[in-house]
Amino acid sequence: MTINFVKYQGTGNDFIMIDDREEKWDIENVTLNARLCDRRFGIGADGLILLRSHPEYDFEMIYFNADGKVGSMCGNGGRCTVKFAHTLGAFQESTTFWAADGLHHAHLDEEGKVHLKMNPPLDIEQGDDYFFMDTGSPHYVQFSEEVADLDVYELGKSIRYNDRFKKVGTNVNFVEKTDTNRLFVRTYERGVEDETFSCGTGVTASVISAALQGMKSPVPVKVMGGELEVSFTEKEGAFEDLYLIGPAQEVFKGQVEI
Ligand SMILES: N[C@H](CCC[C@H](N)C(=O)O)C(=O)O
Repeated sequence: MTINFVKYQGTGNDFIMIDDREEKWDIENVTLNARLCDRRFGIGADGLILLRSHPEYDFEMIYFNADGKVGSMCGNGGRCTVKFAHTLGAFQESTTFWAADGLHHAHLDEEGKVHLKMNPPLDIEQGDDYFFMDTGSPHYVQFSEEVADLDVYELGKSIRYNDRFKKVGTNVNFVEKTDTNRLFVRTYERGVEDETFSCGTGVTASVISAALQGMKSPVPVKVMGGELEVSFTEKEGAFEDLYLIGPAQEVFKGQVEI
């Protein structure tokens, strides 16, 4: 069978996007999803996303990690799916769609950047030298100096596979305050089991962690694959109107035999 796909990237976090409004994709086929994401034996991507119709909203996003398994929320994937849905005519200026963690609103600005509303962070835990929370996906956040020089793969892997996290896994973010109101974030991603060039839910968790230490909205964030921004309002420790903002681009279209 020949499948049409579109390759997208959002700040270097890259995805295979499939228009599955006819619901033909076998979401149980972990091996196929993983093979398509493989950078040597497949198309190559950090994840695979199905765009499906939804009875109440403009579309539904179903996200799989590069290991082929159904994932939790993906912020950059969400931004790319919004762009893809726009090319399919699923909405004009603003949209509401369904994802693993529920309802999301989004709109495109005049520069074509996607403003994706994230759900408020859940289960925020503050330890001696870390934060841990759920921004649609679980994120461990560690502040550090000289993040550019860290071995993110080895350090991230050691946290992701420690006794606490090895069963369910976690994403691990290394965060540097590079200015009074600016962050640099590098992320080890669960499900990819490597550093990726950017992680939207991870950047969101990093900004929330910085905000809990006094950082003000909006916060520009440098990632390996570009620049993101997170804006929010904070009322008595609760975060509302949380937006992940950044570019999302179609890279190429193709066909693959499965
Ligand atoms: N890259 C994604 C995160 C995917 C989360 C996934 N790696 C997991 O928690 O299993 C993002 O932009 O938010």
